[in-house]
Amino acid sequence: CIDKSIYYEIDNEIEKIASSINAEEQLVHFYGGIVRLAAHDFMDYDQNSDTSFGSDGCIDWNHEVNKGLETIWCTSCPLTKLYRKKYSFISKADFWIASANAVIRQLSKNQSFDLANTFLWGRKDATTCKGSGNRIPLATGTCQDVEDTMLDAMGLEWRDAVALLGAHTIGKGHEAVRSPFERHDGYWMPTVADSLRFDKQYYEELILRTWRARNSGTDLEDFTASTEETHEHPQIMLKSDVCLLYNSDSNYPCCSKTHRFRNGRNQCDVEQVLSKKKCRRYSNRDTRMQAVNAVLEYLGGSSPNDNQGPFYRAFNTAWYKATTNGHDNLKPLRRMC
Ligand code: HEM
Repeated sequence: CIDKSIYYEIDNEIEKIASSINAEEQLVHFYGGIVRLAAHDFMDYDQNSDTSFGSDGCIDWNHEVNKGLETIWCTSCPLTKLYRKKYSFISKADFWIASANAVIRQLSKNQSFDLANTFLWGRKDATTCKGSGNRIPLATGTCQDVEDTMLDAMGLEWRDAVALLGAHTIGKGHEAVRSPFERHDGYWMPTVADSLRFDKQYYEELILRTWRARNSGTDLEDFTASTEETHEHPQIMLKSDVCLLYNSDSNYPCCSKTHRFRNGRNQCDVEQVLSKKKCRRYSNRDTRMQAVNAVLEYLGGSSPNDNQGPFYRAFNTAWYKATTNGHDNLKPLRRMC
């Protein structure tokens, strides 16, 4: 049984661990990694398969899509230790979602975005989930992969997919260190502080910056922007982020805004000349205009504004669908267990 006091106690414990982390980059990864862990648990749901998976505390740890999560959930990881010490009476699946909810609340505007009202518990953990990693889009995935996973398999709408990917407003990608898999180095946000705020900035970055293809032709294809701000890492968007606004799958490598200059040089022409390859727009008849319209909606009005409402409401709906997929008989938080 999970009641409100247990739910908020978990929130409190996560805050305590976070406050013991001094290095900002590590804090970004601690917070971001928890949300990514819960997401990778639910992104393997396939409504069209006999083995449907979904949030079940099971992740394919050897699959490259999950690389990095072993530093969030491991024998010596603070989150795992917390679970083993105090919360192993609930399922890992429930615990990962409650922990992700805690992160989202703590990093939200005025710490006010509370997902407790839509939190349900009672998921059972699976001991194996063979093949689950193959259901999650790769780091170089396209909009077709987002569509296959989030719309066709998970049964979500484009507006849900766009809301969920807005979680890239926190956290970062990591360079490969002693890993057999190459990784995408960089932050989605221009500053480390921005990467510790769960807000609609992801959509603002998507629309305002000049995104140019990077690493094209390699296993690390993505986009980057020239950002003159604080962190030492590049600012990034994945192909599956940029394609929510531009039809970038259709003419990758491309650049989102081809008439912008910095220090006399076209911002598209840094690693390769892309100033003549503008990323295409979707036609009005394209179903992916639903994604574009969602991006515009979550901006919350004309810029600049601090209206987080449209994003938070859409995220709440999408998160609820994603975390409950494949389950019936889940229960809301009790007042007292
Ligand atoms: C098309 C689907 C997705 C793709 C291709 C994708 C890809 C990635 C990649 C490559 C990273 C960097 C990992 C690393 O190097 O450590 C990452 C990080 C992250 N992802 Fe996603 N992701 C997807 C969906 C989601 C969803 C649905 C959520 C949550 C709702 C999410 C939340 C995060 C967070 C918070 C991080 C930062 C992790 C950290 O700081 O360690 N992602 N994602």
